[in-house]
Amino acid sequence: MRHAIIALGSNLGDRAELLRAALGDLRAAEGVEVLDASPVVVTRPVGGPEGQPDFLNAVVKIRTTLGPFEMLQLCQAIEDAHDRTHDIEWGPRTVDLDIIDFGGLSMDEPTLTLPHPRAAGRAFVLVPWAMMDPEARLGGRRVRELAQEADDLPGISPRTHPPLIDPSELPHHDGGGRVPEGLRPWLQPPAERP
Ligand SMILES: Nc1ncnc2c1ncn2[C@@H]1O[C@H](COP(=O)(O)OP(=O)(O)OP(=O)(O)O)[C@@H](O)[C@H]1O
Ligand SMILES: Nc1nc2c(c(=O)[nH]1)N=C(CO)CN2
Repeated sequence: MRHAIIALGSNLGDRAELLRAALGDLRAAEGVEVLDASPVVVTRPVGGPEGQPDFLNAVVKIRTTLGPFEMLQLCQAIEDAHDRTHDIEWGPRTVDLDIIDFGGLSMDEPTLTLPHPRAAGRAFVLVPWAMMDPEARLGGRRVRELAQEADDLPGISPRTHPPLIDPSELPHHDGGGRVPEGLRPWLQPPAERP
């Protein structure tokens, strides 16, 4: 049994409904228990074509009996079920599921790198993760501190969307979802940022 962090993103179609559906698919999957879910944050696209729509991003914490490659297959099957296409690198997508951390495993295989090789520099992953779990660590560093150093932090909107799931259905939810201290000034409207 391993704990893992899965990042969800969408910037095409009914983004909130797609994230909700993907979370539902994860919850329904054999061998997967969703323990907690972050708030849904609005984020400016990082990379990809100019002018693509803003993303909704969230992360979830799961417990699973699956192995890492089975987990990758499950993530890809969920993407496929929601018509995710792969035509443009970092282009618009209905739903994207990335394995950020898988029980602390380290690997660099052709189809799977763990932890996710770009996650430590991505505020669109780190901010919702730190809001869900202010003490979380990635590669020995606190996620909330990594978030403060991420280049895309100014692209995270102070707005959040309604939660993906009723918190009472999440075994590990502690009523969190607060913005950690060090991130608070950044998640103000741009005019009020330091
Ligand atoms: N930790 C990981 N989580 C998900 N996919 C991974 C991981 N490591 C390697 N991959 C590989 O990355 C490939 C490309 O995935 P995808 O098209 O979703 O990339 P992306 O989400 O657009 O970009 P990025 O990888 O920068 O997040 C997948 O086919 C998968 O084999
Ligand atoms: N804001 C934002 N930008 C991205 C995202 C994402 O989920 N959110 N995903 C990417 C590839 O995984 C590339 N760029």
